[in-house]
Amino acid sequence: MAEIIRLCNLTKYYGKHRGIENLSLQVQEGEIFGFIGPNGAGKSTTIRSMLGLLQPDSGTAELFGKSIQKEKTEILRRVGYLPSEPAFYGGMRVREALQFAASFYRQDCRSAAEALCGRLKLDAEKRVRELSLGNRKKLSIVCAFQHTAKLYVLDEPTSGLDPLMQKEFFALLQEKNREGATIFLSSHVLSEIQKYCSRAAVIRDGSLVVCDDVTNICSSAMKRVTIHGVEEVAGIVMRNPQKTGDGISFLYSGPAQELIAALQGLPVTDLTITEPPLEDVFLHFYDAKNTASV
Ligand SMILES: Nc1ncnc2c1ncn2[C@@H]1O[C@H](COP(=O)(O)OP(=O)(O)OP(=O)(O)O)[C@@H](O)[C@H]1O
Repeated sequence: MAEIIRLCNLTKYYGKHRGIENLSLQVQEGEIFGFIGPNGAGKSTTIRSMLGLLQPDSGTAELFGKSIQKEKTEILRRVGYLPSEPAFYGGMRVREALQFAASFYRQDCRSAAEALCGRLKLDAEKRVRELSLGNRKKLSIVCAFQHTAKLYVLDEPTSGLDPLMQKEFFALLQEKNREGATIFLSSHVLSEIQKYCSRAAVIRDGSLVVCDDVTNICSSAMKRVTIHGVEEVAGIVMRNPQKTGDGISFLYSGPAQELIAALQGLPVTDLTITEPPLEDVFLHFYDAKNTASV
């Protein structure tokens, strides 16, 4: 299978501020690859460096086996890109903004754009400046998906979309993937990476923490468990336990069966298991990294 993305030791500083450091990863043809990290981790910096929209201080980025530094225009014609902060001319109508974006790809995208606007319920006659945040996001999605690309690079595509539109977006993404496109999907929501990606990389403080199959990454991901009615649970490993009014809340990454067994016979009145903030989900990876670098 062909390698679609190869990043080697990419490093980018903004003056003295760290963007990313020595970031390396590869993505194979046909993958839906997740790129996950908390705010400020370096996802957008990685993506912009990878697409040649930022000049890295060192390291290399290759797409389709070609150097982005040397063959940017040709490479970008084969990429659908959804930036985290898209900019449009406010005075244009949606239809005009889409045609303007499509002109770069030298493809007639009008019927695809119309179909996508229909699916996402985006009014093509509205002026861009009149669009709500969510509708602006839909415009970015149509911009990225309206032409036939080999690779779609999507930087936090679902932020600002309501759940119904998120569902429609992922249906589109899977269709593109089934047609043979490779997808690079950045997010700070673990559950969407878990549901749609085969492999993923976790980034934090500008460095890669782990890159592996999503099942491996998620099997050890922390969950926040909150139990009411008991203040202690014996026989399980708890991280950051905190007493609540009538119970206890803690981070847990062990097998569900062990937790269920430990709760047997206890006077539990309520139980919730939720996805904690990303910083907590991958706590064990960060700890391992810090320990290794000491
Ligand atoms: N133009 C800039 N000037 C200075 N620092 C910057 C600039 N752009 C990004 N940074 C810094 O680089 C780091 C990585 O930012 P980046 O936007 O790549 O992160 P991110 O993971 O995409 O975050 P988010 O999820 O919040 O969009 C952050 O510390 C950020 O403050």
